[in-house]
Parts: sequence; C-alpha cells; structure tokens
Amino acid sequence: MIHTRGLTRSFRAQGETVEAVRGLDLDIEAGSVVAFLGPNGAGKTTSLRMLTTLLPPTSGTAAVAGHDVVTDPSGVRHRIGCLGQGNSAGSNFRVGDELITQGRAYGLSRAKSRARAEQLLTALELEGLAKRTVGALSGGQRRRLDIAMALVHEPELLFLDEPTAGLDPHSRATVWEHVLRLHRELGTTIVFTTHYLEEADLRARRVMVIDHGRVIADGSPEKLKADLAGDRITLGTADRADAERAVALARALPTVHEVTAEGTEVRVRAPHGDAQLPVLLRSLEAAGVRALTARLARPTLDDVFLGLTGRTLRESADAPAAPATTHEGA
Ligand SMILES: Nc1ncnc2c1ncn2[C@@H]1O[C@H](COP(=O)(O)OP(=O)(O)OP(=O)(O)O)[C@@H](O)[C@H]1O
Repeated sequence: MIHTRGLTRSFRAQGETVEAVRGLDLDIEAGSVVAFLGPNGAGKTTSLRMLTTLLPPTSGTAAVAGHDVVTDPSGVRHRIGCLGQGNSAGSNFRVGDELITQGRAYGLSRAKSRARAEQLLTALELEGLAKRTVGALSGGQRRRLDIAMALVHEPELLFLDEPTAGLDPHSRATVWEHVLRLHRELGTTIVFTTHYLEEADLRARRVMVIDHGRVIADGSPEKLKADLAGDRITLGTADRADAERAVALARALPTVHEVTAEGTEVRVRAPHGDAQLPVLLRSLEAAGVRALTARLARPTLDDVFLGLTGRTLRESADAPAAPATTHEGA
C-alpha cells in the first residue's frame, strides 16, 4: 500500500538546512494500522505530508496506493483520506452541509453526496448534530467530523496526523473506537502519528519509532518491547549489604542486564522477566540473601525509546506530558 525508498526532505530555515526526514524506506501492507511515534520535531508530520502529496520530497521515491506522489499526486489523493493537525471544516457552516460540499468536491453527485453524508454522520455518531454549525461542536465531535470529511470518497488508506491531540481521555477513546471500527469493517489501512506512547502501544499493530528524521525501530509494540527493552524487576532487601550481594548474584545470571542498586532497592532488566524472577529469587535464597519484596513491571515503549536513544520520549525535547489517564485515554 505504501512503498518509499530513500525519501528525504530538507528545509532551509534562517540560513541553515534542517534535514527533517532522512532516507525513509517504508513498506506498509494494505490493512495495517501503523503508528509513527517520536518526539516533537522527529519528522513525523513531514513524512506524512510527503506521503499525502502536500509536500514534495527533496529526493527519493514514494508510491502510495499504487500511485507515485510526485508524478501522479491526484491519483494518490483520490485514494487516500487525510486528517491534518488542526485542519477542520469552516466554523460557520452546518455539519451536514460541510460533508455534502466535501462529497461534491470529490466529484460525487448531489444525491450520492447527501447519502454519503448521512451514512458518515451515523457511522461517526454525529447524526443529531447535522444542523449544528461546526463552531458549536465540542473538540471530540469536531475531530470526528474531520474524520468523516476525510472519508467522504471511501478511501482505502487513511492518514491521521495527531488524531487525538488536545482531546480529553473520553473523546480520545471515542475517536479511536470509530477509527478502528472502520479498519475492522472496511479493511481501511490506517497510518497515524502520535507522541502519546500509550496510543501507539494500544492502537497500532506496527510502530515505527522515528527520531531525528530516521526510523530507529520498527515492529509490533510487543516485539519492540521484548527485543529492545525487557521487563523490569525490582527487589527490596533488608539493608545495603544485602542489596550489594543481590547485585552481584543478579549480574552472575546470564540473561539479566542493567543491574543497579539504590539504597536497599535492586533493579534488574531482563527479557521474559516472569521466568527470570523465580530464578533470581532462588539464587538469592541459596546464597542466604533475603528479598523482602519483588516487583515485575512490563516495559513501555518509553523504555524502548530510552534504550535506543538514551532519552525518554516523555522528557524528550518539548514533548507534551502524556495524559494523566493512560489506558482509557489512549
Ligand atoms: N516548513 C518548514 N520550514 C523549516 N523547517 C521545518 C518546516 N517544517 C518542518 N520543519 C522542521 O523539520 C523538523 C521535523 O518537523 P516535523 O513537523 O516533521 O516533526 P514532527 O515529528 O511531526 O513533530 P511534532 O510532533 O511536533 O508535530 C523539525 O525540526 C521542524 O522544525
């Protein structure tokens, strides 16, 4: 569905060249749900803008839904839907009229535009709001209208740039419910950008971690976490001496790594921590070192990012704080 080779984009800004995207090689299959995850300025939006023909590449090639973004941009545009950051319908128009106008812009007949508008209002649970002006919608309703607008021409591929930015947890969940239903029922391929870790983790089947214009990791959230981060084991010991002995014992085990102690607490990182924890506890017991507490935590995509870059996504650059409600909100 998407194939790029060496896709690059640079900008000239204040006498300097900013390499926003550096040699992107992508192969995304039809029916995927893919997240571009990275901190502010990583190059996510620039990548999406090239794939959606809004921005010409500096070099490289990109074929989207079978059409070249440079030589056949209109072929691409007719097959994709696109939700940009903050773009929206005009605020003085009525919701239903906006959708009908959008259908007409895509060349649908008046009758077909009307029917499609009704269908989308129902699908995105906006039916009671058809006569309301766009400016009177809540943030979540407006985002759903944006999605409906992007779907008027029944695209096979939907690009969403920060689809839930600025929404409250409930609205974020509702937006995702609708997007993923489309994916399930129509097989629409979804490509979205986010800097919400939980959103990428929960919603995408494939996450491409982008940093400084390059893809630095690519895989399912589970695989990225298992391969690049590992589980975290935290042991509480009675005193510092026990903690130091526990550190030495943990370091002697073949599959654990990143063993550190802070006061009486010992932290260990290990793939398959659920299997490693009993091994570690037995080794401590055999040496007469008592663990008072033991905690196992699954890694997050932030641990993946930290492992790859030495920075956390949460702290990185000026990335906004992750929402307080994690799972419901993502
Ligand atoms: N029109 C432009 N002119 C100059 N520099 C630009 C332009 N657009 C983007 N950039 C720069 O390119 C880099 C990548 O920006 P981009 O918007 O793609 O990042 P992003 O990962 O989408 O970030 P965010 O999460 O903040 O949207 C940044 O350094 C940005 O300042």
